[in-house]
Amino acid sequence: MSGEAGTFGVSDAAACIRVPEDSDDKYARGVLGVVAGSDRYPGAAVLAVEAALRTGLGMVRYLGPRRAADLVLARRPETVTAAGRAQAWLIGSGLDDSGETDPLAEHRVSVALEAGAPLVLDAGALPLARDPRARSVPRVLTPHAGELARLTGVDRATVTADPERAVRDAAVTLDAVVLLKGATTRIATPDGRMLVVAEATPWLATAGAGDALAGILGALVATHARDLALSEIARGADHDRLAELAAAAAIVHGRAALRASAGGPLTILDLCAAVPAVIRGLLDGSER
Ligand SMILES: NC(=O)C1=CN([C@@H]2O[C@H](COP(=O)(O)OP(=O)(O)OC[C@H]3O[C@@H](n4cnc5c(N)ncnc54)[C@H](O)[C@@H]3O)[C@@H](O)[C@H]2O)[C@@H](O)CC1
Ligand SMILES: Nc1ncnc2c1ncn2[C@@H]1O[C@H](COP(=O)(O)OP(=O)(O)O)[C@@H](O)[C@H]1O
Repeated sequence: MSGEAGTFGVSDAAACIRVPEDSDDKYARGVLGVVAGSDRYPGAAVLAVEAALRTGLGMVRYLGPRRAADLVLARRPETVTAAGRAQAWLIGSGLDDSGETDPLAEHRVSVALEAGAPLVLDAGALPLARDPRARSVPRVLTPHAGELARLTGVDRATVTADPERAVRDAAVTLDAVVLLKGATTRIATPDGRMLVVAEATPWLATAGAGDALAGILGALVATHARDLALSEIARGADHDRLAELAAAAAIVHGRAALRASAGGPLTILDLCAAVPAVIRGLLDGSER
């Protein structure tokens, strides 16, 4: 599909919520692996895990440095910090971008990259879109304008002057679904499909908002991993599905921000706390 930007509304987002069934156990619902946070940015790990759990899934498996893991567990003791399988991996929010080499951090990233599961690549993990280990699985990237500029070698002004073109070009060049953050969120697939979501509030322009979006999207991908065929033949369908999940994440995130804000300032934990009500509203039709 290509051409005009597609509209993606609340009923489309509702169709992206997987409701648990009697036959489900925690593994069948979907496990999200999270490789996020660092000694430099431990809070990003807390926010991504919190957002994922609030979105609803079977389990979050968190791999990160001791301090970040302790903070994650203090906030969410249901998080599992032992290595193991996951249906999807979120990598990158709050990873150390100082350029210093940390073999343990590199090992955690390798575990996630080599799992053969769908990937959400955020912040410090965006350059991994070019890693051969990431190229064989469905993946969605979540840059803001500055990150997209760095990733594609253009300047930030070029991205902000024509964000639709910038995100479209990036999706083709990187052969990945790309979600470009901003007041308007744009999602492009390598096949030329474009979804646009403008649900949020400028009160959302606050540190950590992107980490929460990554967690919400990670949970949606983990709970739909079984729908993603992971085959070359189904590549286009996987891209379309990932783009829809990304747009649904932007709607849930934006509407949770609106609830948390109610016309005033918000904190990211308040946004996360509003996520379950948004999802209930999408499912019962009260969220319009
Ligand atoms: N609580 C946390 O741990 C948080 C961690 N975060 C993580 O932090 C990492 C870097 O994210 P960014 O989006 O900041 O990366 P950017 O690449 O946009 O910014 C990098 C650096 O640019 C400088 N900069 C840019 N604009 C500036 C301005 N207007 N005023 C002052 N300095 C400015 C700052 O030194 C900043 O550290 C990511 O891994 C992200 O996930 C952020 O999400 C914020 C919250
Ligand atoms: N002016 C704005 N209006 C609405 N949403 C915004 C605005 N500015 C940023 N956002 C949203 O807030 C989030 C910011 O993400 P990001 O830049 O990665 O922040 P951080 O790195 O601090 O987590 C994105 O989801 C983006 O779409």
